[in-house]
Amino acid sequence: MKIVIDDKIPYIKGAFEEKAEVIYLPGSKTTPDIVKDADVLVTRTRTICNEKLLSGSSVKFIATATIGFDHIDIDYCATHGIQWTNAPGCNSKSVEQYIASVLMVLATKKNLQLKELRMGIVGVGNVGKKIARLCDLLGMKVLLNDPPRERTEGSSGFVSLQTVMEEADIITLHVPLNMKGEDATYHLADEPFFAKLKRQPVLINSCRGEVVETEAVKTAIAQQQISSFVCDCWEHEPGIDLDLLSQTELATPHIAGYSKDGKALGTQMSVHAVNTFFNLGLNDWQPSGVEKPQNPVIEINGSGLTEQQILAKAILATYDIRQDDATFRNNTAQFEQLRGDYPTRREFPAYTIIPTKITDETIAKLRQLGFNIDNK
Ligand SMILES: NC(=O)C1=CN([C@@H]2O[C@H](COP(=O)(O)OP(=O)(O)OC[C@H]3O[C@@H](n4cnc5c(N)ncnc54)[C@H](O)[C@@H]3O)[C@@H](O)[C@H]2O)C=CC1
Ligand SMILES: O=C(O)C(=O)[C@H](O)COP(=O)(O)O
Repeated sequence: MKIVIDDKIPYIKGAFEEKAEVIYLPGSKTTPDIVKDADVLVTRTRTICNEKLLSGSSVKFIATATIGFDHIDIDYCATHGIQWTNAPGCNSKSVEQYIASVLMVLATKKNLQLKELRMGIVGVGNVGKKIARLCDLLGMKVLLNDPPRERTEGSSGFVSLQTVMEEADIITLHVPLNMKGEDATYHLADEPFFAKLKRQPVLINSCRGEVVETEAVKTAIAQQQISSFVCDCWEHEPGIDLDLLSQTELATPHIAGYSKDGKALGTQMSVHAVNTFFNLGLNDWQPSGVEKPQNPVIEINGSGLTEQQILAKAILATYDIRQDDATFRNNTAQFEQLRGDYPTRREFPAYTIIPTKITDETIAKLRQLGFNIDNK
């Protein structure tokens, strides 16, 4: 058996070596010639798994260590006997941490009381649900839009996109990139979308670049239909629109899901999927060597601080998006390299907070976010 693995998937080396010939390659170098006699591809978003790559190959199974799977031509796979899997939810907590950091940075910069604001969440799956819980915890009013879920679960708890456009102060997008069908999301945020916005919301795109139309969002910024654009995912990555970047409030190179925890889980889910498909006896395989946070203990003295300020201290001590934003703006041509060399980021449960003068209610919220609390 031959397995071709993207060489930027961490913690996977050694998993399959006793069972198969394993080749590690950059996604961009995974060519038809390389995959023609492969049985398995373990990929990321950078390998476009379509007819051009797969035609005439012996590939039977594709595991992508990502949530999104818009890089896989699922119709082609279905008609050519190729099974595939993604890693649902693997890095959803990482995206939650990214959004938490965005909210705290915006609140500090613009002097916002988050609990006075309405958050519109478009796409309420693994990521959107976590963002909803986060915003609820921050006291925000949450507007949930997810027509596919609404059709199967009923309308209770959901609102239309129109309501989000009219009522939200912040809109965050967490939909898959769908090019066709009634739930198509390609250019969901286009000129008519921006024209319908009522409250000059902040727009956050950390799902896929193609969900927001570049020219339309630039016009929306210029005409102040939105008050800010926060962007992690860009059209035509890595060749992004630098003019849009210069007008973006917080800009990052598609790293919202790049916590080490999320990466490790994506790897584990992919290895287990290949194991299940080929029955390799790797049921107990787990990633090892996940990097520890540099400063795993966070001391917070809550004296004189509001609850929002205490939560901001905790969140920003784990991940401050302003650092990624600055690095990106100074190295715009290095989009893929910044992703490949992304520094260690760990999610909230990797940290312990030592609280002083913090109420039980706020400590409960820190716990709900996933932090450990040292009460000594
Ligand atoms: N920037 C990053 O690093 C990351 C980006 N992503 C992106 O975020 C997307 C969402 O991730 P998950 O929540 O894990 O996916 P998911 O599949 O769990 O949830 C997606 C939700 O969107 C809903 N949806 C589909 N079409 C819709 C539409 N037209 N309008 C409103 N809702 C719609 C679905 O019903 C589903 O509930 C992924 O597909 C991926 O493209 C995910 C992880 C990391
Ligand atoms: O999981 C997803 O979907 C994402 O967007 C990932 O964060 C993308 O990671 P790469 O596969 O591009 O490394």
